[in-house]
Amino acid sequence: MKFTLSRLRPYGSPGLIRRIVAVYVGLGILWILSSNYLPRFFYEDSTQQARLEIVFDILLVILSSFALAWFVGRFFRALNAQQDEFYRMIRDVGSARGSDFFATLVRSLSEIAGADYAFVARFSDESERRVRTVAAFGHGQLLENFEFELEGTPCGIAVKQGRELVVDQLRQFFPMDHLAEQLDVDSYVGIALTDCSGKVHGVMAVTGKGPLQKQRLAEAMLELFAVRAAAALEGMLSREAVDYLSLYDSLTGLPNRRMFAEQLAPILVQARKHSEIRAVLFLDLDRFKNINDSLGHAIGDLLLKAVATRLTRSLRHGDLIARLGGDEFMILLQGLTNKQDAAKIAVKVLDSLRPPFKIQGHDLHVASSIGIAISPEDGDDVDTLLKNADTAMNRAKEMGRNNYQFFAVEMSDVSITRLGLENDLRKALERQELVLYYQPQYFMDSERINGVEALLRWNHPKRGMIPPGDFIPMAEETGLIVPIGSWVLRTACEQCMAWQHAGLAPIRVAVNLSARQFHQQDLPDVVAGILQETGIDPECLELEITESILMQNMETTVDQLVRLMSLGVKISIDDFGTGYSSLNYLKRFPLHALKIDRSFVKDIGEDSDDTSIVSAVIALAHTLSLEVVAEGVETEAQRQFLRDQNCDRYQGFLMSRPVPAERIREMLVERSAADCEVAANV
Ligand SMILES: Nc1nc2c(ncn2[C@@H]2O[C@@H]3COP(=O)(O)O[C@H]4[C@@H](O)[C@H](n5cnc6c(=O)[nH]c(N)nc65)O[C@@H]4COP(=O)(O)O[C@H]3[C@H]2O)c(=O)[nH]1
Repeated sequence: MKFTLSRLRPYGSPGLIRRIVAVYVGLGILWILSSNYLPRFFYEDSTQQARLEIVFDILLVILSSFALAWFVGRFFRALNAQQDEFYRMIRDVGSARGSDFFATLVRSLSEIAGADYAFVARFSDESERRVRTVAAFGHGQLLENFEFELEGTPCGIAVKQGRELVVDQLRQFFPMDHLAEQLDVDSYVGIALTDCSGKVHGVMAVTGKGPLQKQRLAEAMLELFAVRAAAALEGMLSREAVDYLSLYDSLTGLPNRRMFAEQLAPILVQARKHSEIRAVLFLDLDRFKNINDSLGHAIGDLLLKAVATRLTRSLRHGDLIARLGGDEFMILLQGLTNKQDAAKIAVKVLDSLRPPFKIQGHDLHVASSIGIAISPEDGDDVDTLLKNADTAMNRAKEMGRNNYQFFAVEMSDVSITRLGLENDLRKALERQELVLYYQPQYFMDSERINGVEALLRWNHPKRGMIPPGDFIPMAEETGLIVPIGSWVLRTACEQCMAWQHAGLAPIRVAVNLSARQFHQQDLPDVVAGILQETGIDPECLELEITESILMQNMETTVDQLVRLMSLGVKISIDDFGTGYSSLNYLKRFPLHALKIDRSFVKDIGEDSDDTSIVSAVIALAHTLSLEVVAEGVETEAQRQFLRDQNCDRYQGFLMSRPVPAERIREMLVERSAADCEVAANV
């Protein structure tokens, strides 16, 4: 009965050697006694007796030589046979590669040990309590892989101790070993598979009913191949990790584009055969970049994970969801009876993202734009469907975000024309097709124009007046925004001076700076040059940067702002409230004013959250000595509310849309005439 934590055990047990010596001594004594007494029994003559004794002695030598020769020959033959078998196996296993390696190893182990079963298993769960075989051999054939609990098994002990273990009467020592019971085995030799760094990756074992015929060889083989098997398991894990990374998104664990496309292709073929419809939804989070820029990538990542979870929950079993990268997700809907089913699910998906995400103390509001392409009508192959869903998603963004759009053929014309538009934009500056409109800003209490915001328009020769939202992103992507932005700055300053030269009182002009423009190293020099060339008072120039620009790379942003402020210009934060920056951060920047985004102003009186945000922003901005400008004021009620909250300035369609410079001149003239009238009447 053995249960040992063993190193390799030597050939020939002491008991066997004792038995061989005892037999030899017994036979030797019998022989000596016989050779002494038998000659006396046959002959009386002492010479004859002596001769017979010599014959006996010679016979003893001859017989024992034969016995020795037979014994030693048999011993060496057995050793050679084992050695041959051992080398054959080493060759077989040594030359096996890839997935063949484990299969060859378990087959050889089982054969050489004369064991009923041999297997190699690796951990199948993170807590390393279970293992799953990567190859198993039993009763002359490879078996299906199986999994078992390590607790209460010799494999469990081998893994825990990180070494080799030999067990006889297995089921007596391990009554809870269900695998041993199932396989009906009671002898075991196993070894932990430990790599060079000492990490255990799994276990390798042979086991059988009754004592193993060649246990010694089995032990040697296990020890010999343990390191290679551990390395192969490690390699297998790394390959799986690489495969996983090439097919899954490591952040959310969802399939990636490649995996999605691979899964989608056969589904589309099936759908074609059975004339069924499928829908692909392309989902892009609205303003995710703002969150990433203002709160950092760590929070952005947590948000993406939470979004992935909500999306998965909102879908049915059988629908596929993938993350394409960034804030883009792709969904395949199956089992639809008509197009409207896809629309209903798109609404469900939009709704699922509506409640705020609570992430590290922030309440993050996320909306998304969804493009829907239906197979087969919008394409029956993967590439076409994905492209068309993407196009529809872009349309959803253009339609004001937080909505879904079905693909329509005309949309692809739009993307083709985009290319043409890009080429046109390159020439727009030299062809003098860009124009500035100005929207007046008013003091809250006096209704006097206090300044204007310069807003860019593109007077396209064929398409007419194009709003900035339709070409500024393109200008930003292509870098054209830098020369365009400088032109806007110069033109706005020149215009401001032109009004003054026309005899009007100086007013402030606000100019938008895009992210790319703001991060140009030489921006302060460009602004300084324009101030000097146009002769405008720096106090009259207000530069508007968005909240998300402010939150990107804070140190360089502060540097750039300080350099701009030192020129004497004012700086305000545009679209405030959309970028999740904390008002606390604002203390760090040399700012002059905050502009409350028009999406909050729009909901004043209608959405209590937005109304309280507006009040809170005004109050807090004042405590930081910042002016507050409300944009997008469209109703008298909104203006009244803002006035009650002591907002400083406002602009909006209530007073005036953006208008050409000439109209502003007229408005300023009318205003000063009205002011004179009031003064005369007083
Ligand atoms: N619904 C509504 N809208 C109102 C109201 N009052 C003003 N608006 C619109 O709100 C936008 C205000 O500009 P913004 O927030 O700086 O947003 C601007 C700004 O971010 C960008 N932009 C415009 N001109 C320039 C420019 O010269 N350079 C850069 N970098 N961006 C510019 O394009 C955005 C859109 O400009 P616009 O289409 O001119 O749209 C303008 C204006 O027409 C209102 O009462 N109701």
